[in-house]
Amino acid sequence: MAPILLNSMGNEHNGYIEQEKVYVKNPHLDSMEEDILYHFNLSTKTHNLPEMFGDIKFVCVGGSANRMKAFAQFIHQELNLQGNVDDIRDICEGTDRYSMYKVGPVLSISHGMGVPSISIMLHELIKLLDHARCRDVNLFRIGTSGGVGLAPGTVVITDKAVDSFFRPQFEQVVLGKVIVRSTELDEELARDLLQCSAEIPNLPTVIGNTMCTHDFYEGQGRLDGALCSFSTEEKLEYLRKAHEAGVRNIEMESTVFAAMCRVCNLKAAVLCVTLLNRFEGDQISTPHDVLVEYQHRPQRLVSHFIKKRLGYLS
Ligand SMILES: O=P(O)(O)O[C@@H]1C[C@H](O)[C@@H](CO)O1
Ligand SMILES: O=c1cc[nH]c(=O)[nH]1
Repeated sequence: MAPILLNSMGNEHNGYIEQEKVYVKNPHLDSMEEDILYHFNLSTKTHNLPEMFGDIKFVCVGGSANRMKAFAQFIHQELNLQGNVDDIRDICEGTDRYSMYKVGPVLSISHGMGVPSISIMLHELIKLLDHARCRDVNLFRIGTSGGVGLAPGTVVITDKAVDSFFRPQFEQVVLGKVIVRSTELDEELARDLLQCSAEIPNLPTVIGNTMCTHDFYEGQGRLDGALCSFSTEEKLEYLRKAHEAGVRNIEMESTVFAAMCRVCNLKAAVLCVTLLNRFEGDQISTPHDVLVEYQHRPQRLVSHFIKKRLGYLS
């Protein structure tokens, strides 16, 4: 098999991958007798991972454990699977770090808030997919975000995940050096999702850049945190610059999600609904039932995509 050039910024151990060797990029793993996925409470010795997870084709991740349980129950109904939705159990119940639910070929996992939390989850998820010998898996982050110039309730499918300087890259400090990885996502997947959104009534959706920050308050230019070091005008100027750079929403995980999936050759997409328009305020004051409906929108979109891929819809 001819090697292909790795689609990222060249920080991998040799810069090349074998096309069929998915997904992990770590030569040290080959010599380990057992791999303990500590935060999932799973291990290659105590669990038959190929039997448990070998048929997975779609992985959906999001911050909240309750949301990802609700998504698992929703997809169970959407795919008309046998059994009672109330019997879907948390595979990671031996740990309270993450929650994981398997529904047919769909895995639903919570990742907590922020880059470090999702990054740990992704390391273990990507190893899990590899140990289980999964192939052709699509990954989706279905989350919430602050909109930049969009009506609340709009779903943003991420074109490029950008950092707080609007750069399409993710920086990770490794052994005291900064490693920079590209955060470009799969264009075809984003286009397919946009097409799906057009087939669903009342699902306003756009493709745009998503800014990933390391904080919800000052880091996202909010004036309502415990600390604030800037004026209202400075905040609005920053949001205007973000909008000019193509940013349509702000959240806290997309850059590392995009970077890790890209290095590991996993097709991935980020779909986050906007809870508010940040040009109009900082506080999330929308009624609870409206927020719940908003959070369901990326789930409806991914469910439609999955059903189409599985041949449930023409
Ligand atoms: O997946 P969720 O909705 O948790 O993602 C966003 C980004 C942060 O994790 C969190 C902040 O409220 O929401
Ligand atoms: O404004 C928002 C809303 C949800 N999540 C974020 O990270 N920011």
